[in-house]
Amino acid sequence: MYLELKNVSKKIGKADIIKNVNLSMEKGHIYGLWGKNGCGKTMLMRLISGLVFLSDGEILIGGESLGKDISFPRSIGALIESPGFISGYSGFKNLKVLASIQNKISDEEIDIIMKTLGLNPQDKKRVKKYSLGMRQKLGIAAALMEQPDLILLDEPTNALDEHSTKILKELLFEHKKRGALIIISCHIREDLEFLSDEIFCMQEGKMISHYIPSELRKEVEL
Ligand SMILES: Nc1ncnc2c1ncn2[C@@H]1O[C@H](COP(=O)(O)OP(=O)(O)OP(=O)(O)O)[C@@H](O)[C@H]1O
Repeated sequence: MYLELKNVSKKIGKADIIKNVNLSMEKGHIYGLWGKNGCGKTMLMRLISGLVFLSDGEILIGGESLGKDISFPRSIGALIESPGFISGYSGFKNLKVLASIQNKISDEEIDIIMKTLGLNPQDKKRVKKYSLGMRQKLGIAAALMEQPDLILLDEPTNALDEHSTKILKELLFEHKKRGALIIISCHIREDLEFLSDEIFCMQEGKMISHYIPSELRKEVEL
């Protein structure tokens, strides 16, 4: 298994935000996180991304312990809550700044992901003037553009129109096919079930159940 969570807990002050979560996830799969507002989906993604420290337990990524062997996952793309961009730069320039950190991808590759998501790389409009949907698309582009092994997307469709949601679904299937491990949360159950190989259900910081949507579909058909 590429990603393993062992008895993971997160406390903030006296509040138990994540309670003893155990998970195993492998590459080439899409996993859905499901649960009510405030159940801990975002916090779980922040813990996996290395942005927040665990209070207890262990997260293993490719056999390496987060916070011990590595500070951050070695190959990750994440859209968690609202993405931080340089508001005075264009969308393309923002992605170029991010890409320059690892220097792995070309301008052409940035162009392609922007165009795929319906953004114009030549558009000089500053990000501060972007609509919510445009900003979300740029956040998705930033998360996917370097073809990371681990992709975390927290409600990536909440500002997208129907057509853009369809494009994102196609993109995610492509990334799954090349072997990425994708974790996604979404409040539209139909979309989450369409995308996910397995869905994990959370309640009040606990992982309460998991199921395989395709098996559910088979049951309905029988
Ligand atoms: N920095 C913080 N300090 C204290 N409590 C926090 C902090 N961040 C999150 N929480 C609490 O942790 C719980 C889980 O929050 P989280 O954002 O992970 O929920 P969620 O499942 O992503 O919800 P939503 O569906 O609304 O996005 C909530 O009760 C929230 O108030």
